[in-house]
Amino acid sequence: MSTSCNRDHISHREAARCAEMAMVCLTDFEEYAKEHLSKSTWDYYAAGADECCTRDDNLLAYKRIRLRPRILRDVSVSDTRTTVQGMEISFPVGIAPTAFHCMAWHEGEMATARAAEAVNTCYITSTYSTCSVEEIVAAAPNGYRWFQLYVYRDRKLSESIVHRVEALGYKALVLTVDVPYTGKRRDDIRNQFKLPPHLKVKNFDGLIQEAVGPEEYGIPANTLDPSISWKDVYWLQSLTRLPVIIKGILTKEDAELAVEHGVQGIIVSNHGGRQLDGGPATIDALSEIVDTVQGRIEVYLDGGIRTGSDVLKAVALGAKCVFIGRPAVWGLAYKGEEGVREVLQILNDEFRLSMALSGCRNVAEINRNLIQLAKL
Ligand SMILES: Cc1cc2nc3c(=O)[nH]c(=O)nc-3n(C[C@H](O)[C@H](O)[C@H](O)COP(=O)(O)O)c2cc1C
Ligand SMILES: CCCCCCC(=O)C(=O)O
Repeated sequence: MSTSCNRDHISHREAARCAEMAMVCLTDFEEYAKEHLSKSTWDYYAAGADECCTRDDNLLAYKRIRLRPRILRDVSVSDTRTTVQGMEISFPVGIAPTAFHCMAWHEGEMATARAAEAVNTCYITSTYSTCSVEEIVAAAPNGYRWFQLYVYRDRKLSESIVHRVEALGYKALVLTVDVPYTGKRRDDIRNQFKLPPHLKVKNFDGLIQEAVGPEEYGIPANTLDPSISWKDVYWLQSLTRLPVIIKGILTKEDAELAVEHGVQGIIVSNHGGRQLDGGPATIDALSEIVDTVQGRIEVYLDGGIRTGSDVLKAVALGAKCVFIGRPAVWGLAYKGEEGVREVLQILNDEFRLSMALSGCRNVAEINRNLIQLAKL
């Protein structure tokens, strides 16, 4: 039996077992991925920073929130559709940018993009994808996509990728602002985690000099620019007509600055708890940001979404849409495109059911009244 994720090496018996397994909830995919990926790959995807308090709290915080369901509202017909940046998607869940999908499935980000296209939702491609943006667009030509940007010290590289994705039809740029340096992920250090040598950060293949100096994760270290600041939001806006969305905001002060800098959206995110340990769970940070923004731009959230009722709670607290990171990777590890589709389908089914059980027929009916205020 294969212990790696590469389906080219999977045995017939294992393939049959895989086909028989009924996946019921997202943690079933997590268990499958943990069992089948190599230890260092699993550890990389699962990692949180330091003691993983923030990573774990992202999930636990949902369990502390209670709903106030309404009854007798004729929920015989329900509609989960919503819009993000003016584009309709099938339900308020998209795929967050995560790096290195080819470690989980040989077709990597191409499979992820096809799944998002099939389900009609938004897929945010990572700067660190292991398929190029050209390959991703060719694989899922009708998909709705945003591109996540890490700013390189070599600004020409960042400029060129911005122009490439704009020409390819990406619809927004997501500027990640919480990685001036990589968080301390203990297992990655213990495992000396490296991107396997047959894989590349494909968007920059041949453009970044092969590492002659220090490496991080098997790619040249110190390529990202830790000096980025608010003025770089203007720099980015000057390069593109695309909407700019900032990913990694956790406070009302920074939310206000984001609005003042003319961005079109905020993703409340702590990078899945992989950067600063000790920061808040994203669902706990959401309300102060929504209250500050007052509808001037869209507010999204990622981190710890594992069930349809998590989605319902986040939307009730003001998120226009949420994004899943690790669960999409588990789906990939399970069955590539089909696995990611199943993950999204299960979340959609659970969300629809939670909506109905709390008396909501459509997304517009979900609001803060659904949330029980914490007892003092
Ligand atoms: C394995 C992994 C790789 C990630 N890579 C990126 C990345 O390349 N760019 C980025 O902005 N965020 C990245 N993130 C953070 C995710 O976009 C997202 O914030 C986080 O995964 C959400 O939490 P969840 O995994 O609990 O859903 C990564 C997260 C994980 C788990
Ligand atoms: C050398 C920096 C690698 C960062 C890889 C992608 C990422 O954001 C992550 O959380 O992992």
